[in-house]
Order: sequence, then structure tokens, then C-alpha cells
Amino acid sequence: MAATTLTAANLADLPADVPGPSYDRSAVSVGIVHFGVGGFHRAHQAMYLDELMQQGQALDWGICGVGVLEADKKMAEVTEAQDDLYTLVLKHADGRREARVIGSIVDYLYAPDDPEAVLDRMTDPATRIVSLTVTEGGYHKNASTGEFDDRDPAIQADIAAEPGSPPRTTFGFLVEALRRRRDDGTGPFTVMSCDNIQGNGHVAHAMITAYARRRDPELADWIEANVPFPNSMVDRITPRTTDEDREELQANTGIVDAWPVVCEPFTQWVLEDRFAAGRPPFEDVGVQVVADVEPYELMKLRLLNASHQAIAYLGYLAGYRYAHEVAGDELFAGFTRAYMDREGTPTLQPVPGVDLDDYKATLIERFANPAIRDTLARLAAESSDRIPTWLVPVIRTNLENGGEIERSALVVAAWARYAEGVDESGEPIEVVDTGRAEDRIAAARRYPDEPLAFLSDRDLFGDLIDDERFTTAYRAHLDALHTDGARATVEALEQRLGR
Ligand SMILES: NC(=O)c1ccc[n+]([C@@H]2O[C@H](COP(=O)([O-])OP(=O)(O)OC[C@H]3O[C@@H](n4cnc5c(N)ncnc54)[C@H](O)[C@@H]3O)[C@@H](O)[C@H]2O)c1
Ligand SMILES: O=P(O)(O)OC[C@@H](O)[C@@H](O)[C@H](O)[C@H](O)CO
Repeated sequence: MAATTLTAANLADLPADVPGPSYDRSAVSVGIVHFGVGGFHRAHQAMYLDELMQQGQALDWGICGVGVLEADKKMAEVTEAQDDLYTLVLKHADGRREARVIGSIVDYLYAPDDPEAVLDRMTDPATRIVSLTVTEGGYHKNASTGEFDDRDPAIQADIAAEPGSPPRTTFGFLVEALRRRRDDGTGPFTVMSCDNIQGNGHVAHAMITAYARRRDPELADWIEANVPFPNSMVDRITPRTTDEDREELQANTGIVDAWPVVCEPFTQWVLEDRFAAGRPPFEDVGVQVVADVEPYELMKLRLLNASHQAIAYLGYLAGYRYAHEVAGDELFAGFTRAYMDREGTPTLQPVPGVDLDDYKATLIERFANPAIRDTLARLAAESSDRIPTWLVPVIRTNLENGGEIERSALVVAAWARYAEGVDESGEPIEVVDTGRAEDRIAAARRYPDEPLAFLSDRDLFGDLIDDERFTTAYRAHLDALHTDGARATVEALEQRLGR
């Protein structure tokens, strides 16, 4: 098969079964600046905009991506070489692949090279939305107090910088751009968070204004009064792109793409309708634009993301390395579904238009899609940002209401066992937890002398360590994980609790 390097000039040479932009990309202008162009943004928001553009809509809502981290240099190089084009490959469970080339990202700026260019984009009146997928850690929220946490050195540097000087962090850029827009009368843009955080808009609002307050209280007041931060629920399982994905794409289609994105066919976006200066007509491409996102967020984070945590640690300890292997194992799939039914679901609000039984059954099917090859290592990374935001609130609510907590306690114990850094066969585990890995590993290794040491960090677990019902369950599970291993522990628990 003839090789086609992905560039604007080569779009006409795409194979017939790989559609590309049918719209004139030179007519697309930037209306959205996006921080954190990773796999998920390219599989989700950029895809929805591309669909609108295919319908001849939203041509004034093109995306300019921004990377602020050293690690984003690679994305800058690839987008430059490929005219911001990339291939999106949907992987169906039956082995089918559906590829298309996405054209809605039309510019990319690597902020450390030219921070003023980023600010120019953000202060351009045509920019009406600044969206974010900067991961849970990118919001600088202390999980226990809920307050802004300024301990990140880059954030400290931005807080201390001279007024008007070039920022380094996402918050620094947002607040400086808003200051300039206030001062020159351009007015606000909307800050649209698309990260997996409960109340992501509320959290972005609270953290960004807290940051702004440290620099300029009047500006913080102006942001409070003028900038909308809509909440959203976002969903599409998007694993990291691998070399095999690149090779497979080329072998199947001839397309040479340095950074394609692969994901599951399922996609969902529930978005609160609160924008300062308009928005694309997202509902025309299946986005659920609603007044209250909270019930959907809780459903997704407490069923999907919290279940991912169960699958990750228990599955890894049991010797699996991929999500579909764990979800395809009846014992672990049954445990996960029982967590959802008995512990996650009782903490949810009624979710308009959703049959929760169907939703949960679909989740297990999605996890079990063998084509996705989502690694447990991806799901188990950055646990300190995930367990406290997704699972701890479930445990707290159930403790308050006299609900069940046994399975959640086992997931927390499995994290502690995983964080010891050695699996059940004595092989090392790479514990990825930015800024906290050393501390987590040290706390985990205080077992068995101090069996509750892992729970003693109140930033992560609040007062769970003071609740005897929880600590009794946690201790028993942690002991069992050490003496019997993950599989036997889950088996015994499921036998004891039944369904
Ligand atoms: N991958 C998924 O399945 C998925 C699904 C739904 C939602 N999400 C959300 O999207 C986020 C990103 O996921 P991804 O798969 O694209 O990851 P990724 O690693 O491919 O990309 C993450 C991007 O965020 C940037 N980033 C990370 N920390 C940052 C910080 N402190 N400040 C600024 N930028 C920062 C990175 O530089 C990168 O551009 C997740 O954390 C989650 O909240 C992901
Ligand atoms: O991306 P994170 O760090 O928020 O969480 C890991 C996974 O649970 C998550 O990426 C899911 O795959 C995703 O939320 C599915 O929509």
C-alpha cells in the first residue's frame, strides 16, 4: 500500500475509506484556545467540532491548542509537521477499525517558546472559549480541604511574577489574559473544563479565582462576576497511543501519522449551557446541553472512573496488565458490578433519561473491549488525584447513611498494596503519582508494623482513619491481600457478601 504522510497537501490522497475534512480548512478561524492537547481532547472535543464543521457549521470555532509543559514539545513538533491534522481511529470490540482525519485543530502553540503568542491568541476578541483537559492535578485543589493548593513551584513562580510578565502555568495564562481583556474592554471568554472532576466548572472557578486573588483581588472579583465556568461530564475511553497503533494505521490505510489517537466507539458529553460569548451548536452533533450536569457527573465518576480504580489495582496484583483482561474475568467483573450496584449507585441522584442498569451493563462491556488495550498502568497512575476525588466521597456518603463500604475499602487497600511497589510475583511495580509517589510508597511499606499508615494522610483521606467501621474493613482486606493475594481476597469477599 502506498504511504501517505499526513499533511494538508496530501489530504486528497487519503484512502477512500478514511474520510478527511470536507470543509475548507483555510476558512476555519480560531474561536477556542485549548490547554492540554492530549489523547482525550483529540478523541472528544476536537472530534465534535470536526463533525460540526463537516456539516458546514462552527467554522469560526476552530481550535488553537496550547502546551505549557516540557512534555508538550513533542506535540508541537508533530502538529507543525502535520499541519495540525491527525487520524482518529475507533476500535470496535469485533476488531473493526474506523479511521478518519480530524481538521478542527488549526494551530498549536508551545507556550515556553513564545508565551506572548499564547496571550495574543487568548486576548483576540475572536477567542470566546478557553477549554481545558489538564488532568485532575492541573487544578491545584487540595483534596481534603477543597482549598487552592499553591505548593506547585511553577504556580508559586507565577503568583510572585511581576504584573504583565509572561506566565508559565495554565492558571497564569488564564488570569493574565483575562486581566488584559478586562483592561482593554474585550470582555470575558468562557472557561470550559473537560476534566474528570466532579463539578469541574465549579472547581475551575474556585481555583482560578483563588489564584487570581493572590495576584490581584480586584481582578479576582471581576472574574467572579463576569467569567462563566460551565460544568461538564465527558466520556470516551482513550488509551495512550502506542507504536503498534502507528504501525497498524500505516499497514491498514497507508497513512503515516506520527501521533494518531485511538479510542473506543462510545462517546458522551453532557454540558452546562452557560457561556459568556456564545458557543458552537454542540447539540447538533449529539452533545447533551443541559441546565444541571451534576447527576450525570456523579454517575460517570462514581461508576466508570471509580470502577476503573477497582480494576486497576486488584487486576494488576492478580497478574493482569490490561483493563479488558480484568473485565473479561467473571470474578473481577462481578466484583466491579457489585461495587457499582451496592456502593456507587446508592450515592447517586436520579439521572434524567438514563436507565442505570443498562448504563452499568454497558460499562462492563466497554471495559471488556479487547481492541482498546487500555493498560492498567494508565488507570493506576496519579492515584492520589483519583481515589480521593472519585471513591472517597462514595465511602463517606455510605458511612454517613449506614450503607455498604466493604468493596470500596478493598479498593483502597488494593491501592495501598499496589503502592508497596512489588506485585504478587515479586516483580517491581512502577508507582506513578506525581509529587506523591515517594511518600505513598513509604507509607505503604510501613505495613504490617503500622497497618493504617497509608490512611493517615488527611489530605487524601480526610477523617476516614477515625472511622472504625471503615478501618476494620480496610485492615482485614489489607491483611488478606498480603496473605491470600488479590484473587482469593475478592473471591472470599464475594462469597461472604453475596449479591
Ligand atoms: N483518556 C481518557 O480516557 C479520558 C476520558 C475522559 C476524560 N479525560 C480527562 O482528560 C484528561 C487528560 O487525559 P488524556 O488522556 O488526554 O491525557 P494525556 O496525557 O494524553 O494528555 C494530558 C495533557 O494535559 C497536559 N497537562 C498535564 N498536566 C498539566 C498541568 N498541570 N498543566 C497544564 N497542562 C497539563 C499535558 O501536557 C497533556 O497535554 C484526564 O486527566 C481526564 O481528566 C480523559
Ligand atoms: O483520565 P483520568 O486520569 O481522569 O482517569 C483514568 C480513566 O479512568 C479515564 O481516563 C477514563 O478512561 C475516562 O474517564 C473514560 O471516559
